[in-house]
Amino acid sequence: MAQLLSRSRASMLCRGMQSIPVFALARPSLSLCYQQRSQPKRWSSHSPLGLTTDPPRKKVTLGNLQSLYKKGEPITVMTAHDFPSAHVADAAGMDVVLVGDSLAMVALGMADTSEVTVDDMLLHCRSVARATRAAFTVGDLPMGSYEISPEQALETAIRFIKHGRVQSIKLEGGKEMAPTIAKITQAGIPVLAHVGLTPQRQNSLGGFRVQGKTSKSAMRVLEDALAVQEAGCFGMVLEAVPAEIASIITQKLSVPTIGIGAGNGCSGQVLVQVDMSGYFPPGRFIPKFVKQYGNVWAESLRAIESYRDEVKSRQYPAREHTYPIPREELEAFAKDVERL
Ligand SMILES: Nc1nc(=O)c2c([nH]1)NC[C@@H]1CN(c3ccc(C(=O)N[C@@H](CCC(=O)O)C(=O)O)cc3)CN21
Ligand SMILES: CC(C)C(=O)C(=O)O
Ligand SMILES: [Mg+2]
Repeated sequence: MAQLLSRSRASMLCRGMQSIPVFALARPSLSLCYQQRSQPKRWSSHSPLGLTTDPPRKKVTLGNLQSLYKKGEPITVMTAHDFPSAHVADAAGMDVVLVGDSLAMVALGMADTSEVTVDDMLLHCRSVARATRAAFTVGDLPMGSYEISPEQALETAIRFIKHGRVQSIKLEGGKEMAPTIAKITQAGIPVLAHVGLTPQRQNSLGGFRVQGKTSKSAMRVLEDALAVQEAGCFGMVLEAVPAEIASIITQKLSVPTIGIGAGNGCSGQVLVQVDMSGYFPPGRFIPKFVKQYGNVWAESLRAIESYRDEVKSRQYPAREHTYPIPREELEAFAKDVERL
């Protein structure tokens, strides 16, 4: 990887950065992006943050996800709520990027997910869609936008496709949502179902509670899973159920289960990006199922503190961060100022 990076950097210099194979790198790093900041022509015009335009990467399709499932290869899913978080998830090779309504809590600071609106979701979906070159995109229908009738749900789903620019939608619920899932899939919109712990129903579940902890409750989750499969969903999130139950349910199905807090026997996994990357202050509660793979908060804190210190001590901006003016122009200007 290091070798690949340095070879690529060398070729960047040789060719005056005309055709940098950014996405030829397994994991193009952010630092690489920042190094190219002085070459604005490298980036497509539609984004100030710089989404590279070449070489094009193949978009993941439903068919690709199905063949991963058939091969028994785990499907990787990551949430994203804006352009940079989608960009990095896509660059890291996620199969699916989900614009989860968890963004209510992690990006908008709401106490739970019930407050977020369709319009809020659509703004975030569009920003994610712009950055997601390869991963298959899913938009999470927020509470209140699909429960009233299959017609209401289809209308909302169409808005997600048309205005959110995502490729599919997700909605929470089991048996009772089967007619709704059928209605949406029949309109040509792929549906990812979501059973087990359904956070939008936390008030009737008594909070964010593990589901399927008794034989009776586990049977309800299985029945929900079979019903949403029958209704035509292309897969389902299986949230917060005991690992053994999730394994058995997965084996009973012919569509993939995407587990979160459901153990290693699922067909894929999903985590909330800010949780797994550690982009939250120390001491914040995280669910038991989260593995923290990074410490983005600490890195961001360190960077901002360094900036603060360097501004206060006038170390920043240094010479290299300023624009030059020809000496004679400067002298002429100084004279003009004196005359003033
Ligand atoms: N940042 C974030 N990460 C998530 O995974 C997430 C959200 N937000 N918001 C929407 C839902 C809510 N989620 C949650 C939140 C809390 C627990 C939780 O407290 N679980 C307890 C188990 C309680 C029990 O034993 O029943 C735990 O200890 O992990 C679980 C899922 C998952 N989703
Ligand atoms: C955690 C995933 C499955 C989700 O629904 C969300 O992020 O909203
Ligand atoms: Mg959600």
